[in-house]
Amino acid sequence: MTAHANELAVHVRGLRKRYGDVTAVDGIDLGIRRGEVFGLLGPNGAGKSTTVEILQGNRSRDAGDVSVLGSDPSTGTRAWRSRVGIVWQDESAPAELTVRETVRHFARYYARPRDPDEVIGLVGLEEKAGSRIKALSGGQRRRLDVALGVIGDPELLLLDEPTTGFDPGARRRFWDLIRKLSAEGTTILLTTHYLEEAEALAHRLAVIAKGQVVAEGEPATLRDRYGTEATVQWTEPDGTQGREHTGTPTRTIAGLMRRFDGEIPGLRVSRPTLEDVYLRLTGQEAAP
Ligand SMILES: Nc1ncnc2c1ncn2[C@@H]1O[C@H](COP(=O)(O)OP(=O)(O)OP(=O)(O)O)[C@@H](O)[C@H]1O
Repeated sequence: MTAHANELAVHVRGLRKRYGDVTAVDGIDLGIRRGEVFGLLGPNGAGKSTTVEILQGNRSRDAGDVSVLGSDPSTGTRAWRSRVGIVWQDESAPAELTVRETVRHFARYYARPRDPDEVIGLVGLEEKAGSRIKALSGGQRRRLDVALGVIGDPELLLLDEPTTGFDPGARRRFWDLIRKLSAEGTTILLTTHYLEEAEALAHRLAVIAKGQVVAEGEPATLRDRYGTEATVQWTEPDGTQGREHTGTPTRTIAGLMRRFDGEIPGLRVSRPTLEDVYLRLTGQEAAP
């Protein structure tokens, strides 16, 4: 690793991980800048969780260089761990404790924790502060998990599919939380299946498929770079649908105007959305 690597909150080069015959991560490079929200976007089984677990120091790797806040996670010290906020997906908190008791309990693990009641408010669980964990809904449970991830006031927050199981309102509130934490200077890596979530939150994102990064950049740049082709559609005189994917739609339309001698029936010109680009990049392209 070069000195430059330490300027990045996360720096990954050539990361590989196999589980028996399955190659989960197949040579991933990532650079996450301090202070940014970085989205790792990909379909089921793309290798997102494996990557995040390696960054957390919870999974070994087969090859590659990994630096998280300047340390190799596989040899991360307790002091390093306290700077990295991890949101666990398992049900590790004791079910009989209340939300407030749990957050206070986890705060004791850190030298300089955030105020537990402030964190409960931050994740929107004020009304449930006195409720036992076993009485929480799935979405409320996930918000508690996020509270436990941020109670230590981490420099870097690693979130693996944080909003899975949230209703739309809870998802919006969670987005506000991420923006708030980001505005306070926390670097955030989040994995998601939801393109709209990555687009709404991430300053930059990497799309991964089959263990490889297939695109990386700002959401708008990705759309422009990979979504240059337009689709021109029209109705033929016999009523059938004409369609052409083209990088030069104006020329296509000019040709149609000549053919129809004026007005083109049923003319539609559409540019790919970021979703179209994402589906194409991850090999899940919808049928036209
Ligand atoms: N502990 C494990 N043992 C064996 N294979 C595993 C294990 N964990 C993951 N895999 C396999 O590795 C590949 C990548 O899985 P991973 O969980 O990292 O993907 P993901 O992008 O997080 O998927 P999802 O969105 O479904 O959570 C998959 O093919 C998965 O079946």
